Amino acid sequence: MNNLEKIGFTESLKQEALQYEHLFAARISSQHKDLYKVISEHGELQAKVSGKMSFHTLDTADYPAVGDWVMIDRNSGEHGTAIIHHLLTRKSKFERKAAGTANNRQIVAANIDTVFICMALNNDFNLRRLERYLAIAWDSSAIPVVVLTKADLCEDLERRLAEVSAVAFGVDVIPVSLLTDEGITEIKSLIGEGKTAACIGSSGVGKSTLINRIISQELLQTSGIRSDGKGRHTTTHRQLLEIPEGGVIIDTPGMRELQIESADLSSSFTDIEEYAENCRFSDCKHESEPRCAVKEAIANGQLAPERLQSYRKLQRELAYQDLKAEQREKEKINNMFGSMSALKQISRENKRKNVRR
Ligand SMILES: Nc1nc2c(ncn2[C@@H]2O[C@H](COP(=O)(O)OP(=O)(O)OP(=O)(O)O)[C@@H](O)[C@H]2O)c(=O)[nH]1
Ligand SMILES: [Zn+2]
Repeated sequence: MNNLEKIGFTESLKQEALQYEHLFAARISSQHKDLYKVISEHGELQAKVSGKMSFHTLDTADYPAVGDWVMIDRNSGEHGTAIIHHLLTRKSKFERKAAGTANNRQIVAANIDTVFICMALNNDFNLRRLERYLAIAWDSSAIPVVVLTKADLCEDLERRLAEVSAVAFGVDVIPVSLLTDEGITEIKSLIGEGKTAACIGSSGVGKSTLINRIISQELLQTSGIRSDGKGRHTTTHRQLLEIPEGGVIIDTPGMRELQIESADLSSSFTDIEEYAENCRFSDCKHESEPRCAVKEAIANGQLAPERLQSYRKLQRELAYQDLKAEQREKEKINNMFGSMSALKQISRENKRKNVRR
């Protein structure tokens, strides 16, 4: 395995890269505004998007993000900042709306194979929130794994596990404790050479602690003697971290702030959508319609009523997001046309003046 393969350069990426004859493949390891750091075959170097690529990139989502594979014009850092010319096909992506734009999306991280959805087994435990994170994960094309952190603080793990399995169909669920090391072997078995992982979850659930545990034993030990109680010890600005045993883990601020914006409801609510197929009306809202299969499933105990509630809430939120995007688009158009008619008015007046002169 060469250096790039170790950090996720797959056969299909290699094939795709072949079409760019005099360029080199590299992976984005951090981004700060328009300045990137990339890992090439010969190490890390600075890089910028070429003027031409920037000119042709109309959608913010098509700009490189951490985890992306790109084609650059040089292979080592000795000759200054490298130029990024092309973006290779993404196999998965986490996105959010770009600030100040109507419908533009911004990629927070790309090409993640496994996403650890972290939820703590104390008062952070919230199945409805887990459903949201699952929806985000399904939407990204990365494979979700539920990591139940702080297992040492949980008194009835069995019950929690049953509750989680009921909302996370076919998803691995791993209870983890950074105090007892429970679950760490299982986590490590899911990462490794060529694989890319990432963590999402609320603040304070133990993402940093877990990541540090994955990337280095020593870092965890130093955290033990920290007395500020913050548990923060990432000194590097790199957002794509190499795991000593192979593979990488992505930790960007964007991944940490992920909110429910784009969600794939049908993958995370297959149960409801399956019942809904048997509703009498195809556009059934599962409220007071006759012969509603979803309501029936609730009545005979096959489906938890909270499940329908959170499905509805998510739908409302998504509808609201769409509405907001649509409104902003309309405002933009109005403003544009407003100023355009003003411009026309001015130019008409100017013409008139010219004729008079
Ligand atoms: N009891 C217990 N505490 C833990 C465990 N894992 C992490 N913690 C503690 O939980 C606190 C928060 O951990 P972090 O790793 O900083 O949480 P985070 O998810 O990275 O938080 P943000 O950076 O705010 O997103 C720290 O004080 C950790 O020491 C665990 O397995 N058991
Ligand atoms: Zn119905």
